Amino acid sequence: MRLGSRRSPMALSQSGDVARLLTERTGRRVEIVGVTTLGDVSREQLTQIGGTGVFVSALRESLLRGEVDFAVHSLKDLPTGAAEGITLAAVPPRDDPRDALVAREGAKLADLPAGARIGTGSPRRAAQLALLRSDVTAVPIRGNANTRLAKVRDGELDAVVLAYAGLARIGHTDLVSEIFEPEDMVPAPGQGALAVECRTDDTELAELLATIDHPATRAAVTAERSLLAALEAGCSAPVGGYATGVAGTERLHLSGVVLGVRATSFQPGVLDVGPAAGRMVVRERGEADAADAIRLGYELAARMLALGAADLMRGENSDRNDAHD
Ligand SMILES: NCc1[nH]cc(CCC(=O)O)c1CC(=O)O
Repeated sequence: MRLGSRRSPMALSQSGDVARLLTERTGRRVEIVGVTTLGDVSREQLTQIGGTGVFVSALRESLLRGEVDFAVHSLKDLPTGAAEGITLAAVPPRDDPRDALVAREGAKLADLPAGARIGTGSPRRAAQLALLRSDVTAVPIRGNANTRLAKVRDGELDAVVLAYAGLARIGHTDLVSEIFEPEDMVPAPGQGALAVECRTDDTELAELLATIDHPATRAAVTAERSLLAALEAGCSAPVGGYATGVAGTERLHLSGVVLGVRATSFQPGVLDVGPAAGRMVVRERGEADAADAIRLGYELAARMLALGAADLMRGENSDRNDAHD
């Protein structure tokens, strides 16, 4: 079976994990085929070359042309809309969904100097950093995780924020100085999870791939992406969304956050101030049966929009435009 993967170290590592898991479960041999995507070659700001999906479309085209049998993506990078002729055949067990800080000498966010420069291309991370420490500056950066880590090592930046799961996949959790709890920095919808896609008409393969599906992860990311899709339709502010199963039940808990760009000038500790005009953060939580994951996401979005999420900002909204991994 030919597995289509992006060529970054992170992508090849996660594709290798999926290949091993599949071989374990099905006894079938998997060959990894590297595919170069527009997101990997373009020097333009990702937002200028079409935003979401730049990492994903080349793999999907290669799938539809029959050059590969299935593809593995970071689930966080998938656009929320369905793709014609393509099925999400499996969502394997999720890795750590949290964001992590990498700074020299193990410095945590609180230890960084006043006015520290922290690299991230994600408005979601930039705004939440500002809420945690209003004096730091988020510096937009591009390039894959290794390139970003080098900017900290070389002193060009005081720190970077990256997904812990991505750092684990490239073998660099040793560089992590702080892991942000989801309450302090709500992860991007789908962060830490993988998507395994095949052609919709390839039902035999879809059945094989389903052996590595993890229903609890699928339910959680379904709720997160439903929240994101409904918010994307109503506003274009940075969005965090994170769902977990409620222990011992078939219930799902979902937290959402929408941030204003002016969160950078907002004071920490003044977050949940109600639906007052001009506030920079809308946070909501909800719970439902896991079977109702889609509805849980859009109902939470509706409440957030009613609380003013749509007014928070216009512009760039997603992690999917960030990092070449
Ligand atoms: N948009 C890039 C991207 N897509 C997935 C990951 C990390 C791994 C993951 O979330 O599964 C990253 C890099 C990052 O956010 O640090």
